[in-house]
Amino acid sequence: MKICCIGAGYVGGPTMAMIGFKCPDIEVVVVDINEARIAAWNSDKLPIYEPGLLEVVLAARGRNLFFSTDVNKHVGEADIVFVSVNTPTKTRGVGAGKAADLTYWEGAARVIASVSTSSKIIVEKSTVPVKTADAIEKVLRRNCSDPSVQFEILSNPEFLAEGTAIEDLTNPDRILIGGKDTEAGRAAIATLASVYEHWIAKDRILCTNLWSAELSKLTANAMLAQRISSMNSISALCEATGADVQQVSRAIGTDSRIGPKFLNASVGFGGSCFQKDILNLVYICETVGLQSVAEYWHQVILMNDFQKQRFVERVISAMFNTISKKKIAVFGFAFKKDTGDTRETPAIDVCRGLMADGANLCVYDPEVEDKQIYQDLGTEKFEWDHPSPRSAPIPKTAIAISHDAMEAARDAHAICVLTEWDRFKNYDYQAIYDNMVKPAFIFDGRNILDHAKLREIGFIVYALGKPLDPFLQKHYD
Ligand SMILES: NC(=O)c1ccc[n+]([C@@H]2O[C@H](COP(=O)([O-])OP(=O)(O)OC[C@H]3O[C@@H](n4cnc5c(N)ncnc54)[C@H](O)[C@@H]3O)[C@@H](O)[C@H]2O)c1
Ligand SMILES: O=c1ccn([C@@H]2O[C@H](COP(=O)(O)OP(=O)(O)O[C@H]3O[C@H](CO)[C@@H](O)[C@H](O)[C@H]3O)[C@@H](O)[C@H]2O)c(=O)[nH]1
Repeated sequence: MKICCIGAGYVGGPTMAMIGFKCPDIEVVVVDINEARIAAWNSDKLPIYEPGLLEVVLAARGRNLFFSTDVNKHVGEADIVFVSVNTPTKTRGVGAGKAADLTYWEGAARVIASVSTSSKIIVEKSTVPVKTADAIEKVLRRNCSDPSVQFEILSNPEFLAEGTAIEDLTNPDRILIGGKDTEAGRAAIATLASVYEHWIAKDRILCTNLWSAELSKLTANAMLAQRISSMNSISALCEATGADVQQVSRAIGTDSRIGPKFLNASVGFGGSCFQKDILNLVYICETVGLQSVAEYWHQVILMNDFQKQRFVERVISAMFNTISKKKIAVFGFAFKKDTGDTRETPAIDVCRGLMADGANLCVYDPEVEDKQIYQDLGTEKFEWDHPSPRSAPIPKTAIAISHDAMEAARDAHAICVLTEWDRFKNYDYQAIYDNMVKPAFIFDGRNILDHAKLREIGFIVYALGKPLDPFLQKHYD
């Protein structure tokens, strides 16, 4: 059997590496139009930072796992074609700011149709709107010149999270496969299931119809993000009342009906998926006339925006309502720990918010490349429904980046912790404090630091969703 995956990104790369690793009897080729990306997959410096990924790639690469830019050849030869291309939010035209942009998906489908001389199973790995399989089937059928070639489309959404991709792929909660309830559909589902059965128990492989599988992916992300927005909304209430959001999370998370995961209040959720997929869901609801349902899910995003803005306002008001020309060290720029990915990271909005008020930022992140930070802050941000000063590009000369946390904090008035990197917990905060301007502030947007110890050292500490320091209360109440 030969598998080809179109798209060597955060999903296509690790997912196919795992299939190649676990299924030595299957040839797996990951193709991409991005030559630099493919070259990196063929080197020892992979294009994405993901714990454990290099080991898996090295075990299978050159054996039965290959990375190539020869899209036509490998798609043409494959029995199963996974499509794992990007499906970002549309930035113009009908549905701009909400609908999924399926340009790359349709492009991939046209390539598949044009090079196929044998029947294939086409697997939707990308996250797509419900009913995409229908549209893709039409594109495939109308563009393939050989009428004997059959395409069976399956939906097989991916649930891995960045930073834990290898763990998630090795031991997933479930594999979801949606297909048609026809003889050919059932046979295609069985073929794809047989790939996963190389390492995953049969009872973890769920089979549904196509539309349930497509919708389950959007729903899962909406539910996960909704839990975070719910806790973030409660974090604001905690600060107003003296409750502690971590105590509340623990108290409610021990209820087995709620469960403990995804209840960490934060400066806001980020990542390439949550916002995009909820907007996609909102758009689908609107197009089928379910305005109330659309508004319900839209609120999850509005609450996330509120949380980022609330954090910026806390920093400004705590620092005597002016951060103009004050140096602020930003610890962490990635959207979560253990990844170098910055897509939709809350750090972008927080940094832009602080810079709009005149702060001099010095950003430190252990994995994010400098050019990525310049790009994220230096290009106009597409604000889908709330144009603000935050969307204006920031010149490169106004952005300082350090590769050393101690240096980033030297002579700073404040530190903002925006990513929960483990290493931030172990710094010598006494030494950091000694080099800062006083009063020295720490705004912990992830609640990872030892706040009592920091207060002992002399820091003014803002911990998200926790009782406010008396020093801070003076300035807020
Ligand atoms: N990032 C995640 O953690 C995650 C998890 C689950 C699902 N998803 C979904 O998976 C999909 C891919 O996400 P990603 O993060 O891997 O995206 P990505 O941008 O990292 O990778 C997509 C790749 O597809 C390539 N591509 C686009 N069109 C192509 C074409 N016609 N031929 C060949 N290559 C082409 C691009 O060059 C790019 O390298 C999205 O729909 C996303 O919503 C992402
Ligand atoms: O309690 C929590 C948990 C997460 N986050 C934040 O939420 C964002 C997303 O985190 P996470 O879900 O762990 O990472 P992603 O890689 O975005 O993974 C999500 O999005 C993927 C793409 O669709 C899905 O496959 C995964 O199942 C889904 O968890 C990050 O900014 C986290 O810091 C919180 O603020 N509080």
